[in-house]
Order: sequence, then structure tokens, then C-alpha cells
Amino acid sequence: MGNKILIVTAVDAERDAVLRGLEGDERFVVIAGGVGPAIIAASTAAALTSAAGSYRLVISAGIGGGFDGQADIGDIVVSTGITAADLGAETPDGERFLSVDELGFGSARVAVDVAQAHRLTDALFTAGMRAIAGQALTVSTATGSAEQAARLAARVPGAASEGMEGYGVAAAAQLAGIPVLELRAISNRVGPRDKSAWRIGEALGRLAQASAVLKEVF
Ligand SMILES: O=C(O)c1cccc(C(=O)CC[C@H]2O[C@@H](n3cnc4c(=O)[nH]cnc43)[C@H](O)[C@@H]2O)c1
Repeated sequence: MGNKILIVTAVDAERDAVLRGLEGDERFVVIAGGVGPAIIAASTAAALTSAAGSYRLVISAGIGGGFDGQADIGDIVVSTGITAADLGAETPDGERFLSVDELGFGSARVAVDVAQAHRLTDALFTAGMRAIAGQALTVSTATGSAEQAARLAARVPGAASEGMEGYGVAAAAQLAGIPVLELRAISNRVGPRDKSAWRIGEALGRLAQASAVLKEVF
């Protein structure tokens, strides 16, 4: 395993924010892998394969939604677990969701080094940031209602952030045998879709700040 760290964002604006924070630290390679779990899994796998043996850690980084009571706009969520929260099946009555774990088709969860997640959270806090260690959820459809937010919070205890890429990045890292973390700068509440309430610019600024701390921790 090499000494480099691969950071994968969805879009260029997130990649550029991370690069601003890293200030040219050559231990880190930062790519924008696309929006959604499938394309970013492919992008991550391609990056890892093209430089096999170079990386010791993969980080999924970007903006994300915060679950009420867990993470507010401007906070940073560091994953203590990464879950594809909508990977499964509905029961015939439409009342319940069965995860792939319950269906026996593998796992929607990727474990992370929780001690490492807490070290990063502590370092972010020391740097004056509001940082939370919690469960990072990946969905293919950004939540747009209070009802869906409640369903997801009940489905994944400790749900703190919602994004659309973490599990894809994590699945590629897991297949390559490389540890993974997810880092989300919260841009909005998970719940009723209200684009006017999104604070994407602020979240990108927090992402840059948090990226500067990565240099101290890893
Ligand atoms: O609903 C809208 O009008 C709208 C406006 C701006 C952005 C979106 C997105 O769906 C962005 C998806 C993109 O950003 C990440 N992200 C940010 N917040 C969330 C969220 O609450 N739930 C899921 N993903 C979120 C995500 O990782 C994507 O890369 C919509």
C-alpha cells in the first residue's frame, strides 16, 4: 500500500474547494468523479486501478444534507459508517423497506476506521470547526420530504449526513482493499426540498477549511 490519499468529489466545484484547502500537498490526489453512486464508483475504481498500490486511504468528500438533530448547515460530518440507504426492496404492501443485507444479497454498509474518523473529527473541532462523527447515508435520489427524512433516520440509526456518492466511492475502495472515509460539508437540511435554503457556497468554503485539516491528520 502506498503513501498517497485519493479524495473523490462529485463535481468540479467540490474538487476545487478541496484543492484550495490542500494547498498543493502532493500526498493527495483529488478527482471529480460524477454525481451519483454508480458513476463515482466507476471513476474511483478507474483511478485506483490506474495507480494500483499507490493509495493508503480513499476519502469521499463533498457537500451534503444534514439530518435534523445531528448536523446543521455549516457543520462537517465525518463518517463512522457509510450506508447505501435505498439499496434494497419495498415489501409488497409498500409499507416497509428491506435492505440488501436483509434480502441476503450482500451489504449496503461499508465499515470505516472509527478511531480514524474520531481523530479527524477532533482535529476539525480543534481547528474551530463544528464537526460531527456520524453515519453517512448515500441515496440515489436526494430526499425532498420530511416523511422520507424520517424514514431514512429510522432506517439507519445515527444518520447524520446524506449524499449521493459515498457508498459508490466506498465500494470501489473496499474492492481494492483500501480504507475509506466520507466527509460532508453540510449545505442543507435533509427534508422538504427548498433550494432557496441551500447554502452551497458556505458549504464549499467549509469543505476547503476541512481539507486544510486533512493535511495535519493524515
Ligand atoms: O433540489 C434542487 O433543486 C437541488 C439544488 C441543488 C443541488 C441539488 C442536488 O441534489 C445536489 C446533489 C449533489 O449534492 C450532494 N448533496 C447535497 N445535499 C444533498 C442532500 O440533501 N441529499 C443528497 N445529496 C446531497 C450530493 O452528493 C450530490 O453530489 C438539488
